[in-house]
Amino acid sequence: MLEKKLRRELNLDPMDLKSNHAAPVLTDPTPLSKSRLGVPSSLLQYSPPGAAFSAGLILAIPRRKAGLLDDVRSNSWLDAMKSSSPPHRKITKDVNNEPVANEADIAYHTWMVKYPSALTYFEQITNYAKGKRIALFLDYDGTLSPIVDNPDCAFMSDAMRAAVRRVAKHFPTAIISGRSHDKVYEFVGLKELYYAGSHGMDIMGPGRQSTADDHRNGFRTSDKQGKDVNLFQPAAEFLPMIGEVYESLVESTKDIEGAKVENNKFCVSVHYRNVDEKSWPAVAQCVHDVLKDYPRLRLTHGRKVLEVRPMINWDKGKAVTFLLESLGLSDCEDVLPIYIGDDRTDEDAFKVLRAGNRGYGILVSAVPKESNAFYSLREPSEVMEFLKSLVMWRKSSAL
Ligand SMILES: O=P(O)(O)OC[C@H]1O[C@H](O[C@H]2O[C@H](CO)[C@@H](O)[C@H](O)[C@H]2O)[C@H](O)[C@@H](O)[C@@H]1O
Repeated sequence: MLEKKLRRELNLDPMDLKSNHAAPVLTDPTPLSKSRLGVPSSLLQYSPPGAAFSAGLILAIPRRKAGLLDDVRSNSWLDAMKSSSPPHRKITKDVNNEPVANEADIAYHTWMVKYPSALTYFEQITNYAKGKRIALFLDYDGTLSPIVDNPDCAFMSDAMRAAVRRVAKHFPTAIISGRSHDKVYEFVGLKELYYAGSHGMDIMGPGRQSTADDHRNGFRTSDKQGKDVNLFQPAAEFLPMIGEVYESLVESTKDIEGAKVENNKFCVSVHYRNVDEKSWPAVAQCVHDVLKDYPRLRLTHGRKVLEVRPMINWDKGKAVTFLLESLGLSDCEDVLPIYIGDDRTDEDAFKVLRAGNRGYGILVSAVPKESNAFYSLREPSEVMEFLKSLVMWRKSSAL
């Protein structure tokens, strides 16, 4: 394998949790000060009387000097929009119609030196996992289902569903998605998993006594099957506001051909994948106009999508920590969390695992990009392979 050869030539040590990367790197091509919104500091501290909202969850984002409109005009939004999803891979063929390595392939294999394939290095992962309990966290779009033009049609294959079902028999498994909880549950349809929707702001976790009690926005309830669950919704008070923003964005983008607004319950996604690039500034402008009226909301970028969400200190990383606690698996030396995801919002989870040398992030990407993950997989089909390999390994190690 080219990647292994490169690793040998560069004399890189085999992976272990402590040695992969010296310094974490950021994936967002837009500097924080440009990609996030400036709001008066007085507003950052505001929470309405009686709001069930921990002070620690309010996100402190530094005030920016330039206005939002400057952001759109100065192209920082547009640059981020352009770089938000990789172009399709071009396959070059030789005279015999065989694929040949082109510059992009070489760049990808060089990148894999830093983010080795979790399939090629599967044995290394399982060696580290020996005697440990694996907890699995999976993103949905781009990880379990391929990226498609219509977000309503991002179905996962039956084969993938079967692989997820099997893996969940052996390891506690949670889906952490930007979609609404109900939507991602509808797509996946497996009741044996835990689900966190709205980028972790809508968690239905196991019904252990201790956890929800520790969080002011959590409560115990039962799910559709009557099972005890902990519901945790740290942005609950934003629900009416998100509803208003959704309505307003549907209205303001209705004349932009291809634009699609999705209500993800605690966040709103504005898709521009099917919008002509010439009209991207118009999409950005609509989002900008809404944000200026809602200083307690912020913008994040996903794959050809602008997302408007509450300005609270909660993300997929926090959701992983919460779920580990709920599962009784936090602060345990013998637990190995593995998180697989493809997008910028997954980086928050990769960071959490990397920060405490707690587990492995696996980035799903067909193009080189900086990440806090340890390993990589090229596409959802490789994710499925990896899940199947985990099951086979667990079965053989149980013999
Ligand atoms: O956290 P995830 O499960 O990865 O969800 C992130 C967003 O995924 C969806 O949008 C993306 O996938 C669509 C379907 O392939 C694609 O059309 C779109 O361009 C992508 O951005 C979903 O629609 C969003 O609501 C999620 O936030």
